[in-house]
Amino acid sequence: MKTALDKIIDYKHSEVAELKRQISFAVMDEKARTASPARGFSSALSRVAADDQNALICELKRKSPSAGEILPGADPVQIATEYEAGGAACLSVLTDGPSFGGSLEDFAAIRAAVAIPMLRKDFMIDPIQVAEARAWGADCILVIMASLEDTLAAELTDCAIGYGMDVLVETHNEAELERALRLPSPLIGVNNRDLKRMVTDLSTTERLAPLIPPDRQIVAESGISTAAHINRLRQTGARRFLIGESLMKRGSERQAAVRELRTTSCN
Ligand SMILES: O=C(O)c1ccccc1NCC(=O)[C@H](O)[C@H](O)COP(=O)(O)O
Repeated sequence: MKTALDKIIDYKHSEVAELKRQISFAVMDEKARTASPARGFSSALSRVAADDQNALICELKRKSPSAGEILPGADPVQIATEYEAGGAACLSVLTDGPSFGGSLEDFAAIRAAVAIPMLRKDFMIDPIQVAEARAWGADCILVIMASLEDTLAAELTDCAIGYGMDVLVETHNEAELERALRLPSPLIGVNNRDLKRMVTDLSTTERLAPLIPPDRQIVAESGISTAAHINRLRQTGARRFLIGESLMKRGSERQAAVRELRTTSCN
């Protein structure tokens, strides 16, 4: 049976075909090369983590396949500024429309309102999406090992690095991790969401973290909502955390919630 990720990848092929009808790679490449410089996603995380603090990547998404509607009328700029004021090191902004309710227009509006680096969170299957991400100001892209062959994962990674962006390489299990470690990106995401069963389990990070060499940086992703979760994940050595749904749902306490997760267990 197809997972939610498989279904997303199916329609990404149509989206990319439509994008290529509208604009050539050469034109998109030129836009990418003349965009304002990337802000340094990985280095912003490392500045916080080097102090043994929690480097948070706070995520914006209106809905998701696992949660359904999260915050349908969300004002992305307001939420992003709350994340930044609470101490987020970086942002992750879903630009996928059909499954997550995001857009590149949201991305650009947020980038104009905050100073911290931003991940364009989308489902990359073609270099033109990487160029598009940079053209719209992205500082980092996501490469999901579960949905890419090795050659394409390497091509997308090289393309992003060539534009001065960072790459978060996402894994769910040992086999994907082994493949991810052949790529030149230091940022290795461990996603705690099982895309077949649509449940999160922090023991995924606990299992994979010891397999990640010290020259790579672990990003624990999904299913994080409390200080206890951060404390537990810190035991694995992780200092970088990607958090979405739980913060989107915090309403008027959002900024305080970011601050609490940012500082928990830190000296
Ligand atoms: O979240 C989903 O349902 C989902 C389904 C298919 C592909 C990706 C999906 N999620 C993307 C993510 O990895 C999360 O948005 C991210 O790690 C944040 O997770 P959370 O804090 O649990 O919202």
